[in-house]
Amino acid sequence: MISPARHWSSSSLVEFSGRLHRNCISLTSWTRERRYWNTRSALKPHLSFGSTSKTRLSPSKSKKIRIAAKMTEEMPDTLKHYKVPKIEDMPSLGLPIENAKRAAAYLAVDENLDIFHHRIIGVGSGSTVIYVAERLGQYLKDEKFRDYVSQFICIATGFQSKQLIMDSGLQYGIIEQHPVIDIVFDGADEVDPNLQLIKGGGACLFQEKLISTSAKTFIVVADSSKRAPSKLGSHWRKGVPIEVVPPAYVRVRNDLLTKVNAKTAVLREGGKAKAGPIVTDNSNFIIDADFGEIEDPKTLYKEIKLMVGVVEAGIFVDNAAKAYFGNADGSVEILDKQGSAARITSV
Ligand SMILES: O=C(CO)[C@H](O)[C@H](O)COP(=O)(O)O
Repeated sequence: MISPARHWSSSSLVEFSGRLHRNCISLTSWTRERRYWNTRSALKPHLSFGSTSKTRLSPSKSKKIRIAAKMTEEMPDTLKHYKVPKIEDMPSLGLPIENAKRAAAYLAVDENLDIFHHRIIGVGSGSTVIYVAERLGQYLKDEKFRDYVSQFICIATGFQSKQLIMDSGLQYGIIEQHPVIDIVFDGADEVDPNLQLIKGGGACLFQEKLISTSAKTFIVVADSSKRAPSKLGSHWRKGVPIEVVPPAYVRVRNDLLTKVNAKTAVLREGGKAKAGPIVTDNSNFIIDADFGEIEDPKTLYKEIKLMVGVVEAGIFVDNAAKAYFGNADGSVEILDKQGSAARITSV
């Protein structure tokens, strides 16, 4: 983080600008871009880019002009004329499912992110959210939005989304410092017509719940296979993910089978990737409990939550505002609390 205005002397600004210049030369163009706009936005309160009007500091006017000119010169070529690409102009990704995920994610960001007013953004986990981070990264590179997007603080739902945030050049922050989030974008394993969700296929459900319920608006992005025609549990057959404290897993598994009639309750194993159970970002285990079609998600959720050893259950009730479902042909269907409406975009 750059120090606030009063801590910057004119000489440190010049020195910092020089350091930026030296660093930029030795970096790859991608990193150079990221470093460039991060620094530029940090310096913005102190300098006026492209003009020499008001600054908060008092170096001599000619020095201000030199610094501003130097910063402008240093903008990497790849950034100078960059514009956020239109969804319909994007080349196909080759795989229909990826086109579907990208179409949903891009449209969800374009329609719901208020670039000029949102500041704290939640980025969820999974393969669809990759395109959310990609889209945010595109806004960041566009001169028209850069100064706003570079001020976003992005909150992650786990290790993967933290990497996505950083790889897209966005600022990473923690929920402890930003307990109220303006908007969250996250995937889902299943979405019913009432916008109730099953989540946690990627084992990130505790932080996903924490972040989505801390958001003023929670937007789901998914491919259309995630849409349940009626009840939760009809499409997603792997069961409801439940995060448990490790020593309690046998007790919780038994309780799921005997108290809430789970058909199966299986400790999630790492398979070839890890001998033994998967360990979550919070050092817990996951039990996948199959209930078949779930009649009353709210009641089931409450019952599971009351079990000793349960940290969180992957049933998300009355939390999402809208869900964007991408289709392989690039069309996107939007489900909101008023019902669903189809929108057509071509990819
Ligand atoms: O809940 C999740 C991770 O815990 C994911 O959001 C969910 O599994 C959807 O992932 P994908 O976008 O890959 O289908």
